[in-house]
Amino acid sequence: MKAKLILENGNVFEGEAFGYIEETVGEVVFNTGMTGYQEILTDPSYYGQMVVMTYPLIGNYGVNLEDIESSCPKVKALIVREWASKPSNWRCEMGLEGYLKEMKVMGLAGIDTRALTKILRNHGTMKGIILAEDAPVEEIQRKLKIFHNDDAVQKVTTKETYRIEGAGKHIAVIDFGIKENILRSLRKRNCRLTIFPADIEAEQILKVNPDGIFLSNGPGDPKILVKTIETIKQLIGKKPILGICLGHQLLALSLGGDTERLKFGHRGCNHPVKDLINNRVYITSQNHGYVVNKNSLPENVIITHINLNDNTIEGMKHRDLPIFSVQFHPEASPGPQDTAHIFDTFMKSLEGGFKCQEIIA
Ligand SMILES: NC(=O)CC[C@H](N)C(=O)O
Repeated sequence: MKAKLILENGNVFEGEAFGYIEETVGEVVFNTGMTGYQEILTDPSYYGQMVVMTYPLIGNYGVNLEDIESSCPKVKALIVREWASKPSNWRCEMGLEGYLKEMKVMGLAGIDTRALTKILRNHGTMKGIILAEDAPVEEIQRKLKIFHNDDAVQKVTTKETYRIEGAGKHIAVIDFGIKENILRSLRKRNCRLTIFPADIEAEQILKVNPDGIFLSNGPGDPKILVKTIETIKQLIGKKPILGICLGHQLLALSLGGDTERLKFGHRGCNHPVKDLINNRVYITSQNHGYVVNKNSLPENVIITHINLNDNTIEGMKHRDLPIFSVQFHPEASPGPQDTAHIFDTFMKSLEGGFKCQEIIA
């Protein structure tokens, strides 16, 4: 069935619908990863977004029931040049189209994803609507206008506090839409986890007396989460803290810094990041549309990492406290595992007697 994507600026892309067919509105973003579509579909940070894959053939290794980052897809739509109808891989359990159908996710194929990506790069991220049937222009404009993603974190956070047992350090995790591989990465390091919903109070976290606090990734604009920023402010100085992506942005806001929207974001598995402390470059996995403003950080916060494509902030740490965070994804999934040591550094910071130098090592 024919379908089209209409962007906020009026550009129209005609293609072929696949997967679940339904009119859908969202923020259109592009991802430059060659693989990892399953992890991307199910990463809760994409909630409310339509993802354009720049790699031209998607779905060739099919879908399995393991490589998921949350229980079901969170994207509004998957936009591709071509999808593979005959997947081949020993782990493949079903094809991409069947999966999208079952999970009720709209797919749009046959799109000139290069041209679309160029538009998004030049114009900046925009909202879009995918329609299988024609509709009056005013109606389309109205639907685009009223779409917002402000309640995204509430939609993807855990409803209840839950625990995952482990013999090692006890970590209080605030779940803003956490990726499974972050939980796996902490479990691999023997952590005992208490996972809290996003709107938890600082007091309730401190009551379980954790060894450290982890602030997760998640969708949307960090500045909307006013209550959370207050909660984190109350936790600063009490326990070691690690933040990843949204967690990093929230930490920066809580420390007195500011965040801003990037023109078109960083999404993919190939983003070069420089560790300014060790003078090393890592290839990182990324998925974010906001960033910590460079000149906003207070004196007691040190920038530890920068993105080599656009020099934006990719990591920071507190000068005196065991608190640090990264904008990229050390848990990968999908992507390179070059920066998995960030989790080990966190474990080290829980040992007490924290000094700035130890974080650097
Ligand atoms: N992966 C994330 O945590 C994304 C953070 C935030 N929602 C952003 O887009 O910048």
